[in-house]
Amino acid sequence: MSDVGLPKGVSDRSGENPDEVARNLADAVAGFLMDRLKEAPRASLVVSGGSTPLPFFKALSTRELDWSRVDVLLADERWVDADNDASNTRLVKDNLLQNRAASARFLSLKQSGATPADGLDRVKAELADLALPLDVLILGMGNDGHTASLFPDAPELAYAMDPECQDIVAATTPASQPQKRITLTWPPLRDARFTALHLKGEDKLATLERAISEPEKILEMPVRAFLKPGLQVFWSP
Ligand SMILES: O=C1O[C@H](COP(=O)(O)O)[C@@H](O)[C@H](O)[C@H]1O
Repeated sequence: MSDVGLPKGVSDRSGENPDEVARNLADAVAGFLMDRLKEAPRASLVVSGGSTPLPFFKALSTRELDWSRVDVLLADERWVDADNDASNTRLVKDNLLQNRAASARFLSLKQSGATPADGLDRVKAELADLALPLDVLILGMGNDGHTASLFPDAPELAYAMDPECQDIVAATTPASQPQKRITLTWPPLRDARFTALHLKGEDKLATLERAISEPEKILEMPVRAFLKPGLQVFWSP
């Protein structure tokens, strides 16, 4: 990872062992949440779906914390029912909201409605009492440079990435994806107090290098927007 040349202010928390990197991320997240809970009645934890977070979820679920005061939500979701294999909600419920973390409150980005656009108002209502700025945000990344469900080929991307966007969530319909998506928009993601990018695999490292090489073309690789001071990158092979 040291060869990648991360932008100034981005820290490298990478390691050779994926489970150890996931445990280190769990420790960092649990520590941050614990500190927040000393100052605030509740803390928020925003996680991503996909395959990468599994060992992180399992590790974090065992950390000692007043989980009953933690609001857990996803950065993005596929518009599928919670029993669908592609559901990020299912992944979180089965792997993170277990053990000590079972008492956390889960706020679901998947509500009723045939499409995410149909269900948008219900999702906003679900998130209505979520305190902003968000406390902890864990992002993943696809090899097309998407993060959350901010896909380069989503017609709604410019709207969802608008720094002045007034909505906390947006429906996205990337042509490359089999399911319609719902995602947090750039302003709440941008303002999170602690942000980590969790990556696994040499392909992800090559994608990250590509993202770093042309930082200004954000709509071509939305992950570029997050490569800013304060970000912590947890990469492993
Ligand atoms: O579709 C998605 O993909 C990314 C990356 O997933 P991974 O399987 O390569 O870990 C993920 O961050 C995002 O939340 C998810 O919806």
